[in-house]
Amino acid sequence: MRYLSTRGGITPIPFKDAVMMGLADDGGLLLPETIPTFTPEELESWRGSSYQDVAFAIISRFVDDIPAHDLRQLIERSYATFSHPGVTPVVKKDGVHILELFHGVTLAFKDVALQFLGNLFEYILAERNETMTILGATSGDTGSAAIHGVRGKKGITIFILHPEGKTSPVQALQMTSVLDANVHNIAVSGTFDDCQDMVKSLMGDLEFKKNYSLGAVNSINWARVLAQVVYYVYAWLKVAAPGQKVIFSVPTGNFGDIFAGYVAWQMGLPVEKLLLATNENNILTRCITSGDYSVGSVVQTLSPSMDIQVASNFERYLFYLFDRNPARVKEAFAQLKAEGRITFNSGETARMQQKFCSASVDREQTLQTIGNFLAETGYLLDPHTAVGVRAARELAAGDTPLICLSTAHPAKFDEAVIAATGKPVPVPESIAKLQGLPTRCDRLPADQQALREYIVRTMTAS
Ligand SMILES: Cc1ncc(COP(=O)(O)O)c(C=O)c1O
Ligand SMILES: N[C@@H](CCOP(=O)(O)O)C(=O)O
Repeated sequence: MRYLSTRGGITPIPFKDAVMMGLADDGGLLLPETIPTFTPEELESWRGSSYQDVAFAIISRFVDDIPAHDLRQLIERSYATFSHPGVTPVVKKDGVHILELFHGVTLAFKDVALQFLGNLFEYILAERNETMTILGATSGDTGSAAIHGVRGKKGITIFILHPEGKTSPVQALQMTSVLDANVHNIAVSGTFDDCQDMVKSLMGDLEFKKNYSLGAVNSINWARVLAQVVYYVYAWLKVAAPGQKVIFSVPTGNFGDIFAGYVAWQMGLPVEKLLLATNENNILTRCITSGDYSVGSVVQTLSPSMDIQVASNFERYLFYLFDRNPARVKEAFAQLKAEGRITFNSGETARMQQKFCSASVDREQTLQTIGNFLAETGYLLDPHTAVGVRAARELAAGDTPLICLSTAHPAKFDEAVIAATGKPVPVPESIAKLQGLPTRCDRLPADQQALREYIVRTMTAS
């Protein structure tokens, strides 16, 4: 299996090189040359399998340069850190299947992929006798999951940028209370989009990328998306009858999670629709419902991890929407840069609507959903999950089983949850013990040159 770029500018490379390249060297995103498929019989044969077995069955189809035994070990080690034996269990509440993705070390769905990616990096670096410098942007969850995914691993230095004051206090603490010498948190005076731009543009400087062996932990890294494909298949196996289609409702920011659902569908998973739920940062909802992809300003909401305008992985989907034509992808991103929007023709918009439906959920609706769901079912939703549940209430009528992805534990967003319920949130031990810990974090303006100088200074001093 080899990997190509959405922008057509690289010679296809094997999986391990794709993991290390992160952002494609031509500025695009890496994708497998073909998406492998499974038959309905193969899918049925995985029923009752453990999460780890399903993970191996899926991931091994995309990886042919790691021996099966080693890949199995990487998977076993990654999911041994989860507190639930089912890794990503599904619970049914009020007719809704909630796919709980928050049983990892930092209590958000990012752990599912970042535990795996951390181990994968360690494996590849040891094999090649190399070191690397990870550069990542976070609106709150990727950062802590990445830091905990690579913590204690040899030969890795990590720089994580977050928008200053715009994550939840728990998210900030999960990152900045890690004082290991190779972990560098940077609070940027700007938005998540500024952080993501700084990361992408610095990675686009190929000389700098090479000199510092820069690697990516964001979902621009294909391995992130790949690991997330697994839980769509696993959840389907728990919920659906043979051949039965389901709807997945996915609270969306950077389009990585829902793109993993799209890949699962292309592989052969019976899916009726992917329901893309946004908060007030609703550029993707506007795009899917009316073809209007025009970038606005990032708005602060109750679901801060989704306070994103320009979603990285949308480019991966556009590659398929544009019939795998890199020239059309390049044209779209040139237009985005020049005009702050991408124009879709009516045929393209109609094709998006065959796969996706979408709704945007505001602050009041998020609060109501958390409050009502608790009152009706006794189950506490975090604000991101509430956005997905509320959007599904609006769009997913009928008998098709509905699976809502629960992307974070409510205790990470206690202010929003208390505002919705008027009750304190039960605090897991891993969060309680963060209170009062010393923290370390530097500040930078939203400026690529400032980041470059910071990295050079830090790496020279270490
Ligand atoms: C808790 C939570 N929910 C949902 C999302 C959206 O996921 P994605 O960016 O993959 O669309 C994020 C982060 O992006 C998140 O941290
Ligand atoms: N919500 C994310 C934003 C970055 O998304 P990623 O999936 O591309 O890493 C976060 O929590 O940082």
